[in-house]
Amino acid sequence: MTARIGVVTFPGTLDDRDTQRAVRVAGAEAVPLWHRDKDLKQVDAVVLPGGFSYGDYLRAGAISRFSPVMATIIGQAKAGMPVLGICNGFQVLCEAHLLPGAMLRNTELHFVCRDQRLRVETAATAWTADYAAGQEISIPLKNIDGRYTADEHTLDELEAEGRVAFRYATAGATADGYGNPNGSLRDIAGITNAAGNVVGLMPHPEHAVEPLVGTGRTDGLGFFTSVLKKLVTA
Ligand SMILES: NC(=O)CC[C@H](N)C(=O)O
Repeated sequence: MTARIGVVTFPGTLDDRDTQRAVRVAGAEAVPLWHRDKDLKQVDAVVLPGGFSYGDYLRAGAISRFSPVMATIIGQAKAGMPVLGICNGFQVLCEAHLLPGAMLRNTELHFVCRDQRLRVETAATAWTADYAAGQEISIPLKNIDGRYTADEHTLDELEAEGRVAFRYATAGATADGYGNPNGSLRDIAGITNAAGNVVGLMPHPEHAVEPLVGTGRTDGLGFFTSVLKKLVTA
């Protein structure tokens, strides 16, 4: 049976169409979910896409976190359903306390839009199983509130438990796409919860899944194929 992956649209979401497309390219059915839906339409996993949900008023993700759809998603995520938050979706996951930490304004105080190199630090999540730990990928990044922050204790815990899922690749910092684009602590680009089913990151895998689009790289497709394998073997 084809896996059903829910893609949430809040007022102000931008990347729901591209996310639905990425889900289909990977071979699953994309199920649109509206922010007012309490019922998740029997999806097997959920993606919270990027954008400016509810206009990013108060703080990015702060209002969306209280939407009817999130009440159900929070419960399901705690029960083990795979959930991926991309950019604004990552901000929502932090606001919802499904992931620790918070996003501050970028250190340069402006919107950054570029192809970004990052390292996949762990393959032990529902969304990264098709990558190798240490693998470097390049996918688009576009945000203004992307500076990942948490207290030292939380950061140490994330590191010790192998829950830093992605780090900005800084090794070739003079070359295009390398370097920490927003001042995130410890170069963190994304993290996972302890169970590995909830993952959030600032860069956008859904914009890099087809060779004919953008830079022609398909480095983001692995997120969507990873979760399908997980669902089939679950
Ligand atoms: N691309 C996005 O999802 C942007 C996220 C958020 N609104 C920011 O600018 O930080």
